Amino acid sequence: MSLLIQNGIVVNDDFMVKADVLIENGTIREVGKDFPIPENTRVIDATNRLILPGGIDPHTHMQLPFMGQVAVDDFYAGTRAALAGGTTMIVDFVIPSKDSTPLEAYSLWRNWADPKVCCDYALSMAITTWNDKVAEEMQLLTTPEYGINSFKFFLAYKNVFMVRDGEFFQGLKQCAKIGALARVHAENGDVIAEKQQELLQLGVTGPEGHTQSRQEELEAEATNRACTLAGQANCPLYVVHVMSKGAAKAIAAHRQKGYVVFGEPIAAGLACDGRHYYNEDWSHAAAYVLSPPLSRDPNTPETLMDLLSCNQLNLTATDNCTFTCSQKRMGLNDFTKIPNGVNGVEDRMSVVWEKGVHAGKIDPMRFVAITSSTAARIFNMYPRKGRIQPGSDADLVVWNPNATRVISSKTHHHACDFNIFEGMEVHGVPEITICRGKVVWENGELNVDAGWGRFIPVAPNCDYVFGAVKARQKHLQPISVKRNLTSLDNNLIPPQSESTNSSSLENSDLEAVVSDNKPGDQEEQSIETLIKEVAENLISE
Ligand SMILES: NC(=O)NCCC(=O)O
Ligand SMILES: [Zn+2]
Ligand SMILES: [Zn+2]
Repeated sequence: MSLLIQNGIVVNDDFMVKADVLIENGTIREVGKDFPIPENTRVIDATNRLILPGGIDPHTHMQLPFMGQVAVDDFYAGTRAALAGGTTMIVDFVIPSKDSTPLEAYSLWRNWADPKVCCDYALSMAITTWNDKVAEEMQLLTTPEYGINSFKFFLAYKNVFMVRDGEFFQGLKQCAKIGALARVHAENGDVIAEKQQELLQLGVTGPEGHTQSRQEELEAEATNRACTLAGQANCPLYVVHVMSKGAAKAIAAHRQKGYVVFGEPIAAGLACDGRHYYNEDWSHAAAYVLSPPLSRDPNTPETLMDLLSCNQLNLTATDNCTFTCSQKRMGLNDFTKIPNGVNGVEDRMSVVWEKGVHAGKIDPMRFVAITSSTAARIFNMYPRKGRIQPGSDADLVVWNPNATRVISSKTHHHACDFNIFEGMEVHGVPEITICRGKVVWENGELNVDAGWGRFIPVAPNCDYVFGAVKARQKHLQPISVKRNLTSLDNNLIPPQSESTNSSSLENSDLEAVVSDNKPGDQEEQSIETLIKEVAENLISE
């Protein structure tokens, strides 16, 4: 059966127009007016409504095994919640434990997700250890058979997921080589581990210890470091869950220098702040424990939205990783054992509308960009996803910008029993959600089938991500200066030892000297020193 959405305003990230949308076989067939309507077409009236591309949440952790628990939103509950909130696609993370390989973990995640997903999904792979096999598997994972085009590195969670800078740098270089986007959780894991112990020893055991052990500077420092290292590897970088002004500033500074860096704030960070950690109710405070923590500066949420509005930050996600209050109680006597993670996938669209469009900071087109189309572009699935035009997947939301609702755990579709946005009134309500042509959410009811969602393989070498990087690569070729050393003062050149088989260093050019250089050979090192000096002089001239 075909579907016609009439009389609404179609919103893409670059234009808004009053138009009808015809859907056939899961795909958008027509966008416009007065086109022929097939028989047996269901008509949806969208008068006074916007028709938006379905939301894409580029950062979720459904049923993640983490900190001794398993996130309670599995691929069924989590994707149902997504659809109820107007999100029609997620990008979830495969996170191999240190003793398994990326390929093993990939199969595990596919087996978990495929039978349960109610909306489409793609995968991003975390790299939690480094060796040649991991590098090889990264390459394999970018082939069409596996369909992965991004890899995430944790600079926190010491001894669990964290990689060291050297490993991270190798990973960045490999990403650049295979045309994959690098993603990073940026916090200084070593310092956090020490701070945690210090606080516990001082008797700070509650959730307030979480924020005190993870000072914002540690996020800013790691973000700056990650951007710097990505620049050195000439690798595009995507910073997940940007939670603080300092981290956002580091991203903006690198973007201003021309680095390809994307910054992703999450719904939690746009609507909540770190005062919750000091709530006297332990369960309340623990419910907000995620990493990096919510900012203790109450102005941060607004600043993050301001930066989204001017594209210094680029898209929104949720980091949806939910635990029940009883799971959180694992850390009752020790905040370092509280499972990290919060909800978001159901409420992100409304929260971003409220804080962005309703607050007067962005227009509906920018809303589409930061909730859907930029994710589609970055992960190389645009315009199949994130766009309302003929040929695109029919993932749509009929959005009522004037309606309001109050967020509550009593009415949400998550499997957890706490909602971090509890009591928040939001304007902007997803009244109908359509996922690949199927009406899955309507009149406050879900009509979904486990396994309806499809895995969407994504290809590497995305122009949106790599275009600028490739252009820059041309200007980053190592420079070698050919020069005739005979013109140099002979006194500066140490005499050749018997053992040097290079017949005449005076006649050699720089390349030959560099490639012949054997570490530990004192005489050749002094030549190297000399050449360095000459090169430095040339540069300073
Ligand atoms: N963010 C969080 O606290 N939990 C999920 C894992 C991660 O993304 O760091
Ligand atoms: Zn993270
Ligand atoms: Zn995450």
